[in-house]
Amino acid sequence: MTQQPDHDLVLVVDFGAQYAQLIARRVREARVYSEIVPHTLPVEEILARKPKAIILSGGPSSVYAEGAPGIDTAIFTSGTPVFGMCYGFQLMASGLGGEVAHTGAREYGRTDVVVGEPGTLLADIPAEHRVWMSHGDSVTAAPEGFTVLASTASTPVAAFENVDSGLAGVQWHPEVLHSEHGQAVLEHFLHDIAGCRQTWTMLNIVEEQVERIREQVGDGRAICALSGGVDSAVAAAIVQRAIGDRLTCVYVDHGMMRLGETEQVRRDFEEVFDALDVVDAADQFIDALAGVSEPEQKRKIIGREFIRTFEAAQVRVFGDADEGETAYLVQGTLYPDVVESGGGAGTSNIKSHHNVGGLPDDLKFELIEPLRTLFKDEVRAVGEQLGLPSTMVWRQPFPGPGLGIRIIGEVTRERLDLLREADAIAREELTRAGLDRDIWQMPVVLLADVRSVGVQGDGRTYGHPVVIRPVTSEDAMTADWARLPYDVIERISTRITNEVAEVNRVTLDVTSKPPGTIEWE
Ligand SMILES: Nc1ncnc2c1ncn2[C@@H]1O[C@H](COP(=O)(O)OP(=O)(O)OP(=O)(O)O)[C@@H](O)[C@H]1O
Ligand SMILES: O=c1[nH]c(=O)c2[nH+]cn([C@@H]3O[C@H](COP(=O)(O)O)[C@@H](O)[C@H]3O)c2[nH]1
Ligand SMILES: NC(=O)CC[C@H](N)C(=O)O
Ligand SMILES: [Mg+2]
Repeated sequence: MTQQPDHDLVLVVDFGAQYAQLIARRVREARVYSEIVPHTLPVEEILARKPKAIILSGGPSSVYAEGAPGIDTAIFTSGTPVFGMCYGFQLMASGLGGEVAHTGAREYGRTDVVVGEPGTLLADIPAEHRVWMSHGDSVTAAPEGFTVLASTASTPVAAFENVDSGLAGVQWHPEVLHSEHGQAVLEHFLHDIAGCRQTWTMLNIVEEQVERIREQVGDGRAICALSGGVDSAVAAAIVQRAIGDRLTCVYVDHGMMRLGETEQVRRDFEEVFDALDVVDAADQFIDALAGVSEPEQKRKIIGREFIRTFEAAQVRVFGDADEGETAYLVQGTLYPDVVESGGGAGTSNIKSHHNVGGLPDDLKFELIEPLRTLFKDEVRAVGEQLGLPSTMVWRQPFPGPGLGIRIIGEVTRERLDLLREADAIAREELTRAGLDRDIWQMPVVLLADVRSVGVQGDGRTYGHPVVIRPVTSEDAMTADWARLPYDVIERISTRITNEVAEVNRVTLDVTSKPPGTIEWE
């Protein structure tokens, strides 16, 4: 993103934190514009961007370890306010003459913190509250001139500040929802210590992206990969604002969509986006997947076939490109797609989302991804502000590879038909129970290579099990299994086993994320 002249900027320096984007997102929630920079960016360059404040993130290293990422201590005397979280807090302590040690007192997860002296950072926050910790090192002495504000049973210095110098820090992670009053702590720093103005709103994201896309595309043309989901709908609406009818939306029916989905998307979207190109590519995708059961291989094949389909659509819609003309592809990529594909700073690959890690190496499109730094609930807020219909904004997520990653085993047309039927029943019952908004999503998974014995109509059956996986979530980064009412589960189970031939058993997935992911592949 480009700098916002009318807004104060907060830079989050990333030391390999798991949740750096979450910090930036919490800052935006406090109505201050924020971006992330890697810790390798020299301090002069950080300061040259004229941030109103700087946040040092957490990270996996130990400050005194050889090769641990550090920061030039000039950052603490530059006059720009700095806030340290966890590793960032330890860096501030050690950089200014305090002490950090490996005390053997480790805290992971829920921890009770006691506020001894609220100061400015912890003003009006209950003296005892619960926070989320994840550290093995501890600050054992605060630097001179700092006031120690809080402690825990095993960490004597859990928060400190030096308001005159604009410096403060906490050992815990105020950015995660499990930390009580985390947002208040962050806002005390941003508003009361650093004096950041509260001017940023989601609408600014739209304006800024529209401007940027106009510059990027000039008088060129773009196609948008539109799935029927909220992310691509919002991305398309933003790009349409920027380049008008030089945008064409392309929906791919890869044969792994749900029952009636293509017709529904066509109906709903033609009203909002005049030109919707619907491509029937079922044979192409299913043939390409023949004989493949390994999940990453499936994802890569699906990612590749998506791009081949968009290339063909580009030529069909716009004709052959002129010499040197750039082909643009809009995707509704969000930040969680990027992290899981291993695209964050130092994060590992969990699964290759088709639109990020699953893209082929010979990609010729220049990508336009206006939502790449955002989380789903932020995207929904943007969608509402853009006036998109609420059925579109609140639609449950559905993965790009579709039912293909919900068949555990090889994807075949017969298996897809089975799963489509079971999935339609489960979704119908969830809607009937009025639970669509309470449940984040509810994959139905076909264990295609597993069979179990049943008895139906006094006869033996040897059919497949399906798994239903209802989950609740805030942003898909973490999730919990949803406690669906028993009578809803019962109706789903009875109907699926009665109505779907070949399925004689329904099981319920009761795993949170982590350790399980939402989808099974
Ligand atoms: N069937 C499809 N046809 C065209 N593009 C698709 C299709 N499925 C996925 N995409 C592209 O891949 C992107 C990522 O898919 P993803 O499922 O994460 O987002 P979404 O479908 O827009 O929203 P949601 O997460 O709510 O389902 C989409 O934003 C879209 O650009
Ligand atoms: O567009 C997508 N392409 C993919 O390859 C993909 N894989 C998972 N998902 C969706 O992402 C969210 C997190 O899913 P996981 O916990 O299974 O990783 C959930 O909402 C999943 O449905 C995908 N979406
Ligand atoms: N989450 C963190 O930033 C951890 C900091 C440091 N690695 C520790 O264990 O103390
Ligand atoms: Mg989707």
